[in-house]
Amino acid sequence: MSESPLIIALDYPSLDAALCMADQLDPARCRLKVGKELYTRSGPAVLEALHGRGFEVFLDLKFHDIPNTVAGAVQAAAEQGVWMVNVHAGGGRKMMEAAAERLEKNGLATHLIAVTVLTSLQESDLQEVGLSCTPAEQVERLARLTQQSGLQGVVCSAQEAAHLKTICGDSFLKVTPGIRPSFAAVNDQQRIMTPSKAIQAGSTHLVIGRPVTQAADPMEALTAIEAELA
Ligand SMILES: O=c1ccn([C@@H]2O[C@H](COP(=O)(O)O)[C@@H](O)[C@H]2O)c(=O)[nH]1
Repeated sequence: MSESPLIIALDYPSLDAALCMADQLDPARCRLKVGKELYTRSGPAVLEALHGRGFEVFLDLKFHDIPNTVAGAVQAAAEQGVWMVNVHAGGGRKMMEAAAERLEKNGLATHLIAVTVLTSLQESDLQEVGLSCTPAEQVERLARLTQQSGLQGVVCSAQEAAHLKTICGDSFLKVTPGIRPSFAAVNDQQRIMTPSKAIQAGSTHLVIGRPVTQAADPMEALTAIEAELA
């Protein structure tokens, strides 16, 4: 089990490419995240391969459907032994409660968290989908709903972590993508923060993809991030 807050996102188009990166990493230094592209390409085989190498895995499929469907999907993920799985908080209270209850009923210890507002979105994007509020306001609303629904935490940006720490507590997980070390490109992220500032703000886990996986020397990038956090 890793004590590190780092979760490296394996956003690759093939199992071979993902394992090539995983084989350079150390399960004592990070956890790994498997998302939609890699899981759609490789299926459960990627989880078996990463678990076999000793990694804890966050299966980031962001389930969003009717309660019965999401509960079944979350159970299926947990039965594959993943450390963490997620749903979209926008699926609502009944959906989140059904998912949490399914894990509880089956004695599955996988962490269940909910995505609040994607880190690639800013206020104008929310306006376009009919939400007349800031990302911070929507994150607060969905984090409160997530906690009331019995989940262990949220995906949010590090920019919201300090406020969520105040209203939801220290033990409520704040898993934050959109992490950008000073040396990295912003890419398609909007609500970003550096690794050290994110931890200071109250992020419990930092999700980092391209700043490591697309770096000229991924291990050098990872070591620089660890040094920033030390
Ligand atoms: O709000 C969210 C939710 C999930 N993600 C995922 O995190 C990683 C970030 O990768 P980078 O290369 O560091 O940008 C990626 O897998 C996303 O699907 C997110 O970015 N924001």
